[in-house]
Amino acid sequence: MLELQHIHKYYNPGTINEMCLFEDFNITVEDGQFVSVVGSNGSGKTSLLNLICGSIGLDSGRVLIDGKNITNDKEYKRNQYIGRVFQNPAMGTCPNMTIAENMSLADNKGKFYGLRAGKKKDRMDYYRDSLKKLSLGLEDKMDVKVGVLSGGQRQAMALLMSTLTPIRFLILDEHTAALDPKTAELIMQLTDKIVKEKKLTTIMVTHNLRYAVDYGNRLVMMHQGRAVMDYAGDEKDKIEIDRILDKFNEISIECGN
Ligand SMILES: Nc1ncnc2c1ncn2[C@@H]1O[C@H](COP(=O)(O)OP(=O)(O)OP(=O)(O)O)[C@@H](O)[C@H]1O
Repeated sequence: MLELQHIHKYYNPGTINEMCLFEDFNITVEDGQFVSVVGSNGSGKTSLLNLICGSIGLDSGRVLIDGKNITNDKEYKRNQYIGRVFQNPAMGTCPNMTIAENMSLADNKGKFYGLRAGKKKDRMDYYRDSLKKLSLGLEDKMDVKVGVLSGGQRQAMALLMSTLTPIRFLILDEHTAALDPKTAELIMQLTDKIVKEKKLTTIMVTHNLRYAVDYGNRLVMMHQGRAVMDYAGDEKDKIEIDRILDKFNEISIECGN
């Protein structure tokens, strides 16, 4: 279980640009939940993910996992059990390295790195099998540099790489936003498959309201650092996209969008 308790987060404190984003923000994410987070621009969605991953600090409050306080744990330490996929496919993969080398890099996350060859022969079959599950033919391109792959292929790899080691939490930061609609759908289906197979607790920020409705078992709408809508389980299943759209229009008007 992941808990954010009484979070206060200021940007540029003590300056003319001081801005309080979160003021006593609380959220609890149960094991196995797939939370879709939508919301207006600047509502704090990415900041929320950054706080969970330890990419930014907080001013007060606590981040807990299974009751253990991880507030002061550094990002690299949290990366042991958190995988993250970004909007830009280039963020999750290394373009000048081959597919096999990228997989090896992901496989060695958190382990000691020496100057020996990056690829482990005994893991190659495992990488090939894992890539095969993407159904993109990447298993036959193990020696191809990742930089020549399409955005969708790279994002599929980023997804696979972020979940290669036994993580518990998957953080998706608008991970389909840079893709064409067909490829985005494919990546969403892959995401759903991986999340279910590996039983990952998932938090997905998306601007696509349909994905937020179709995928996951909880929907949170953010506005000005607050959750203004939060439906889980059966309640979420019953929700209609028109109701979300109405609420979304309401908060967008408030923001002047
Ligand atoms: N490093 C930073 N320094 C100063 N202000 C920041 C920083 N990061 C975010 N902000 C501000 O905090 C607010 C929330 O930003 P955040 O990126 O979390 O929102 P978001 O909901 O992800 O927005 P979007 O949908 O546009 O990506 C915005 O007003 C933004 O300008």
